[in-house]
Amino acid sequence: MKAAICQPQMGKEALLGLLSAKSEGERAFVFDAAREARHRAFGNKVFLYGFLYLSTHCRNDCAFCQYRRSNSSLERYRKPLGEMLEAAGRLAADGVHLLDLTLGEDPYYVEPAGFHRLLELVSALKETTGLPIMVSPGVLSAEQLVRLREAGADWYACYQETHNRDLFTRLRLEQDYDRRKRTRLEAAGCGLLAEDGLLTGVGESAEDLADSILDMAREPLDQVRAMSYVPHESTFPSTAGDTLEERRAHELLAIAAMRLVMEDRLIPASLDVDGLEGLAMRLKAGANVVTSIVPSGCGLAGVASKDLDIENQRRSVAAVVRQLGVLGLEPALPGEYRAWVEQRRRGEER
Ligand SMILES: C[S@@+](CC[C@H](N)C(=O)[O-])C[C@H]1O[C@@H](n2cnc3c(N)ncnc32)[C@H](O)[C@@H]1O
Ligand SMILES: C[C@H](CCN)[C@@H](N)C(=O)O
Ligand code: SF4
Repeated sequence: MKAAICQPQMGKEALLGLLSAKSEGERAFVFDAAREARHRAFGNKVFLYGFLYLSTHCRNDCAFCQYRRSNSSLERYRKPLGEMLEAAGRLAADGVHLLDLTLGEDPYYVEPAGFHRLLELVSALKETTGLPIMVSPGVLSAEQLVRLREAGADWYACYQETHNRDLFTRLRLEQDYDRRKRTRLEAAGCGLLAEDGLLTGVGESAEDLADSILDMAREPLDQVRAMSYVPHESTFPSTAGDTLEERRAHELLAIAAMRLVMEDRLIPASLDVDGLEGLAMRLKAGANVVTSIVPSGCGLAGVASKDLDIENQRRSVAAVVRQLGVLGLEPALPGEYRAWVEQRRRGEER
């Protein structure tokens, strides 16, 4: 395994070996190597992303998501612009490096007649906070992506969940695999930084993960993620193991493998799966961005976990920074994040 880890261009067999690590010792070895790779690329600096869930209405019916259209028991919201700006102002004052504006595929915002509303919000967030903005609105047209960039968006996030087409069909019901992938590539083509992501615990094999990671490595992506599936009453049961350790194994190994294959990309440790409790294990696996920091008292939800750790302020900058300290890590300076974004953008224009 050691030889495999030392290869700069890891092949599928070597990657499969890492992703299938079973014993504690083997896994610790993979995580150690991933942390070393992170240290080479980012030192001990970690980026912090604030999360703003604008609308929980959605026209899609993803099998894994509690916000799926067919979940009629869910109370949904659409936040007014003023409340979004207030929440964003709080996150900015607390010191996040970026605002992730996320929404269900809500026709009110994403269909052509309503798209100007999303653009207005992006511009207002940019103007009032001055922070880089990521937008996670689902599939858009090429023209909408250009307008998003012109309105001031810096990033476009859209997760394939899996690069196994059969599994995709069972997860993102009635959605087009190629269209989703194309939207992300078009976003990268029009000057937006781009993120792809995987779901684990949804019936994927280690080989599926290896294929996904190799696919991601070939694409013009700036951030790549893996998140464990969080089952809900309105969604299907998890296919992962009985213990928490087993249920998280694929996610943590995928984080480490992505770090080893794509050393210099951003890789999230999301607070949306296990809250603050799960932060250390994800950072120890090689992640370098803490995502899903949500301000309390604003009535805003998470995605995988709707309420977890929000009102008790454990999804706050202060709580995260304390955890970073324990792990010998520290939040990057705002200028360091901006410099990374600018350098990445220049790299892609070349
Ligand atoms: C980016 S957000 C919403 C933006 C937009 N509606 C979309 O689906 O692209 C949705 C992501 O959260 C993750 N997610 C949703 N439900 C989840 C769950 N129950 N457990 C874990 N992750 C989940 C999935 O990776 C999904 O792509
Ligand atoms: C899944 C979300 C990200 C959308 N770009 C967010 N809850 C997160 O975990 O970072
Ligand atoms: S993952 Fe996104 S598109 Fe799918 S149901 Fe949830 S909010 Fe809608």
